[in-house]
Amino acid sequence: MTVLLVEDDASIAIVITAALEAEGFEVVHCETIGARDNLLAEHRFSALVTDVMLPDGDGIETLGAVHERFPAMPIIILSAQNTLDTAVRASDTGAFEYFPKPFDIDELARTVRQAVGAGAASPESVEDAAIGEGLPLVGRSAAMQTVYRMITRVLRNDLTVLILGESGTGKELVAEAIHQLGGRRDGPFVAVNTAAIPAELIESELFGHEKGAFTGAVARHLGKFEQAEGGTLFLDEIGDMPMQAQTRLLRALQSGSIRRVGGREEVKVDARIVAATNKDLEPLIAAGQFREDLYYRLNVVPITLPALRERTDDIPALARHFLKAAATEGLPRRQLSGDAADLLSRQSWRGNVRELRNFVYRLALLAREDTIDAANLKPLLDQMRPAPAEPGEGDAIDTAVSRWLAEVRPVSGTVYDAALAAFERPLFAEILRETGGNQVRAAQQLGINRNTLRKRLGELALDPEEFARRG
Ligand SMILES: Nc1ncnc2c1ncn2[C@@H]1O[C@H](COP(=O)(O)OP(=O)(O)OP(=O)(O)O)[C@@H](O)[C@H]1O
Repeated sequence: MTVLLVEDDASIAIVITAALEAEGFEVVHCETIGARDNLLAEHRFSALVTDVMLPDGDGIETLGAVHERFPAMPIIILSAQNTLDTAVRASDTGAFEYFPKPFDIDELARTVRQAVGAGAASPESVEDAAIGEGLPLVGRSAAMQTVYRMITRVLRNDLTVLILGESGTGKELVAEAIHQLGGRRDGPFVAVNTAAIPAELIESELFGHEKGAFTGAVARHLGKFEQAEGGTLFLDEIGDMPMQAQTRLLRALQSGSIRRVGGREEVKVDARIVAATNKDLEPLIAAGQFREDLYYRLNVVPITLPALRERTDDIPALARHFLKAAATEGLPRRQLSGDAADLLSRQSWRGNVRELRNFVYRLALLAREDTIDAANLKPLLDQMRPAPAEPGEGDAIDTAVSRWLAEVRPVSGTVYDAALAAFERPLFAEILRETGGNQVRAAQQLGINRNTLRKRLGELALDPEEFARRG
C-alpha cells in the first residue's frame, strides 16, 4: 500500500516517511501541488498525507476536487495552527483527518493505518464506542451518520466545537461523547448552562473570583475554566450569554488565559471548548446581541444535530432504547410491537428526543401489557399528548389579536413591542400562578434568565408575592 506524502519541509518529510514505513507503507514523496496532481493522475494511492502551505499555493483549496475524483482515498491534512479555519472548512468537503502541527508522529502513522484499513473512524465505531462508554448515541439514520462523522473528526484534536440544534436533540450528549472518546477523557468534563446563571454571577462562575472580590466572596473560588483544566468545558445555551460575559469569554479564548474576578494575575487555562445553542446565532449577531468575533471563535467546527422529524427512521430504535433504559431504572420491562413503533414514528416530536424519551418512560409506567402494540398505544398517546392543533384552533388568538389591535392600538411606540408586552403580562401571570410565585421555577419554565424575569416583572408591575399568597 502506497501513501502519497506532500510536504515541502524536507526534515519533516523524512520523519513522516520513516514512521509510515515502520507502519508497513510505501511512501511516495513530493513537494508541490503540481507534482501531487501529476502523481495522482498516474498512480493509485491508498492515502494522501498533505501539508497546507506549499511552494505553489495553498494545498487545501484544491483538496475538494481531489476528494471528488478519489472519494475512497482518505486525506490527512497537516497544518500549523494559523491555518485551522481553512483546514476545517476544507474538511467539510470530504472525509478528512486533520492534524495540527506539532503532532505526534506515531499517532499520525496509526491514523493513516486506521484510515486505510477497515476504518476505526467509521461512524459505527463511534456509536459502539459511545454505547460501550455508557454514552449511548442511538440512531443510524443518514442525518446521524453525518453527525458521527463530524465527531470522529474532532476526537484527535482540540478544535473548538459549536453544536447547533433544537432543544432536546442531544447536544449535551454529543458534547459528552466528544469528551469521553477524545484525548481528554481522563480530564474533567465541566458543563455550564450560561443561560441559567444570573448575569451578575456569570463571570465569577466562568473565571472564578478572589477572596473579597465582592460582598459574599469569602474565599477564593475557581471558575469553570479552571475546574475544566486538562478536560472539556461545555458552554451550553451560549446564545443567551450576556454581552459583557461574551467579551470576557472572547478574551479568554484568544489569550488562552483568564483573570479571576478581583484578581490581578493572568492564569493560563487549558480546556477544550465545546459550545452549544438552540438559537440561530446569525440573527442575534445582526441584532447586536451576540458578538460576531466570538461566533467565529466558537464556530471552528460546527456540528448540527437534526431535529427528530428529520430522522423519523431512528424513532423505533430510540423508543426501544428508552424502554430498556427505563427497565434498568426499575420501571416495568416492556416491548414495542412493529406497528406501535410505526405509530410513534408518525407523531410529531417537537421536543425532539427529550420529549420522546419522557413519553416512553411514562409509557413504560402506564401501559397494561408487556408488549405494547398500536391498539394499546393509541389511547395512551391521546391521553398523554395534546391532540395536534385542529384547523381553526388558532382562531381564539387571531380574534384576540385583531380586537386588541382595534381597541388598544398604542398611540405611541411600536405595535410590535406593545403587542409583545400585552401578551407577556398574562403569560407571566399564568406561569407565576402555576409555580406559586416561585421565580426560579417560573424562569425555568419560561426558559428565560431569572434576572430578565425579575426585571420584566418590575416593568410589567407584576408582583410574584401576590401569586405566592394566592397559590
Ligand atoms: N441520539 C440519542 N440517543 C439516545 N439518547 C438521546 C439521543 N439524543 C438525545 N438523547 C436523550 O435526550 C435527552 C435530551 O438530550 P440533551 O439534553 O443532550 O439535548 P440538548 O439538545 O442538549 O437539549 P437543550 O438544548 O434543551 O439543552 C437526554 O435525556 C438525552 O440522553
